[in-house]
Amino acid sequence: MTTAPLPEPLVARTEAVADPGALLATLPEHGPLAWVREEDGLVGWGEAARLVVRGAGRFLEAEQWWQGVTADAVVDDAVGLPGTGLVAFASLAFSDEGDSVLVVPEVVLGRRGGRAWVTRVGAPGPSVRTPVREPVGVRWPDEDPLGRWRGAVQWATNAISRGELDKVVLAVEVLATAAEDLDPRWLLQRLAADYPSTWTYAVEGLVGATPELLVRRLGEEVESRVLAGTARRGGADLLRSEKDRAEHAYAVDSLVAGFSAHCKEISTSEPFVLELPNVVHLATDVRARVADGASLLSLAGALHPTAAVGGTPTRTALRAIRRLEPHDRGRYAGPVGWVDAAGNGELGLALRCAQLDGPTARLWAGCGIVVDSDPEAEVAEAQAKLEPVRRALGS
Ligand SMILES: C=C(O[C@@H]1C=C(C(=O)O)C=C[C@H]1O)C(=O)O
Repeated sequence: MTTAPLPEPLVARTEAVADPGALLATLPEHGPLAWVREEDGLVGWGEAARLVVRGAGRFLEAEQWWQGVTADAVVDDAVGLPGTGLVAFASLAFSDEGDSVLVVPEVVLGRRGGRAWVTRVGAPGPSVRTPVREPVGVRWPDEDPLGRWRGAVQWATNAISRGELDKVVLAVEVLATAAEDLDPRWLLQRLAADYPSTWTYAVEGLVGATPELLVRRLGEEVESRVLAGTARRGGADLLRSEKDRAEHAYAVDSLVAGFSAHCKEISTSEPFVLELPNVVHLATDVRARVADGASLLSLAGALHPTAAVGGTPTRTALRAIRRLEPHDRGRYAGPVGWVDAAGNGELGLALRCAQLDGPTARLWAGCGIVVDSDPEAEVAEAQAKLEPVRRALGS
């Protein structure tokens, strides 16, 4: 575990502000932090504290670190809403191998239901706003990475036919390289404009727009939006597709099982169709009440990885992913979002994203493979899921 030194307790002050306009437009180029949907949400910059952690205990260590930071902090919160006072942006690794990160920004700007606020930690200096830069000279791989991935899908359907597992979500990685460093704000603003119903996020260079909410906790109330089962268009067909209904049910079951350890009054909606500009998904909204005081990070630790991004049974699916995907996923398909001192917050699944590093962008798309999956159809689905970031990068 690595942490920036915390020689003294953090001192945070939240005050109400006039409507700041578009939150994403306030961000600096370097180290932007964001969780925004339809103008509401949080953005942040600067760094008052950070945690980097890896391994199977990452959720617990993140929770313990955050409890320590917030218990020691001196907070003057004149607004008192979820997301005011001390806040950390979080992005957790998909697997035990990748780095997970929590960042406490120096400045957080937030808006919820018509009220806006700013939180400052310490005495942050002014930060410079340079114009947002468009990507230049983005090059894509000559060899299509989806060709090789098609073989992995076939291998998975064979293993499922042999009864080794029920479902596995396989992801393909695509590396793009630009002629200059990429500006994360360009991607954020394009994604928010093109996919307004998603949560647009940025934490430590991982930038995306996800339609899937792993868990939101506001007081005792928890909510989740599970997605699994995808088509290019034609929501009615999706609702009638036995293959997609089965694929979806694995994901809902795994989420409900995770909630059961900490929650009561768990209720699930009927599956419905969520329409996005690039794809339609089968979706189920799940609501529950926390029964044991579990915080957002503890709930996420109990839920992750659901069968929307892992598979069923979980361990067998994770083994298949390790074997069939050439690289670790990093923070792709892990929980991403924000948490406050009361353990409230929102964590989505980091999908439809790219990990930016100077001039390079690593993109991913994953598809749930079940017994009757057709590799050609899965390749088309992966292409559709890559489209938001590809387009934002000018492809
Ligand atoms: C894994 C991804 O998406 C997930 C997989 C889905 C599916 O297989 O139908 C649908 C939504 C997400 O839960 C991704 O976008 O990379």
